Amino acid sequence: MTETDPIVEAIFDAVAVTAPEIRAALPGRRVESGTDNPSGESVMAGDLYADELLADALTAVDGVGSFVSEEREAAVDAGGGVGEDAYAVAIDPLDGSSNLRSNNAMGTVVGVYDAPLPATGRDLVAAGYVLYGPITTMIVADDDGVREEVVEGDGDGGVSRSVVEDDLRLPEDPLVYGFGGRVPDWPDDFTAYAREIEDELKLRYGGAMVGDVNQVLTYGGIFAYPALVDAPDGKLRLSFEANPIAYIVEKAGGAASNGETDILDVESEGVHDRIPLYVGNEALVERLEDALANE
Ligand SMILES: O=P(O)(O)OC[C@H]1O[C@](O)(COP(=O)(O)O)[C@@H](O)[C@@H]1O
Ligand SMILES: [Mg+2]
Ligand SMILES: [Mg+2]
Repeated sequence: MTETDPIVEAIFDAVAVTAPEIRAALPGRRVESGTDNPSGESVMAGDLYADELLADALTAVDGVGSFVSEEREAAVDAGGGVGEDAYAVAIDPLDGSSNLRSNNAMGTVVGVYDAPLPATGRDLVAAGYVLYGPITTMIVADDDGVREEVVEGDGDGGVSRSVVEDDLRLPEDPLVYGFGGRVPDWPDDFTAYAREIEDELKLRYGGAMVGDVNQVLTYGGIFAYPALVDAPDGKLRLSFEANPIAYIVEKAGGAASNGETDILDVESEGVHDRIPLYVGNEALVERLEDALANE
């Protein structure tokens, strides 16, 4: 499929329209909702609000057959036909929502799959994310490449979208890195790699994958949420986080790995599966794979 795929365009239209609404709703939703999600994590009121808004907007799109969310145990049937004439949309409604309390960046991650979930990243036909930073931007990746838009509400329920970069590529000379998890919980081989990278690049870690990956897309470098000693699958979810981010970064000329293999090739057993994610400039990801293989 290409960027002219009308279903993909309609999906990102719907995501763009929800973005100012989600942003406007956040000030009153910086508290815990009192529920846990299928990954066993505490859900913020903002997570639930974004999930509901996106579910309504996306299940209304013709050609979306299924809506799957980090916040929901099961897929929402939106008319079926996934893999025939409809897509499955997988959403992380608010990525980095623990940043709500501290008022730091967060976003919405979108994966458009041509197969019912669980699927592999090879079934993605497009992916993107909204980043709620000082301004709201949306990254959209498909077969044609990666673009960045600025999204602004028009005050009337609509949005204006301006493409600010129509062929986003990872800079060749990397500048930044961001690695998640507590350092004492890192395996020794990853720690040794991190010690090398610390000498070469500047630390940029904000605790929201979309914000930290956007640093890498903008300045070049590497983001990781690694395997941890007591959590060999790391923290991030394959369907909602790792696959869409891997797709975007690879379309921008970078690489994405689970430490051994391309993320997009990893078979998923359940939609809420976790996976270690290492993503950024190809040479840095290859070095990481070598470092992990040497232990
Ligand atoms: O707080 P930690 O352990 O550094 O984890 C940060 C990671 O967790 C996440 O917040 C998980 O995403 P959710 O907020 O969607 O659960 C990532 O965005 C981020 O990379
Ligand atoms: Mg997330
Ligand atoms: Mg989330």
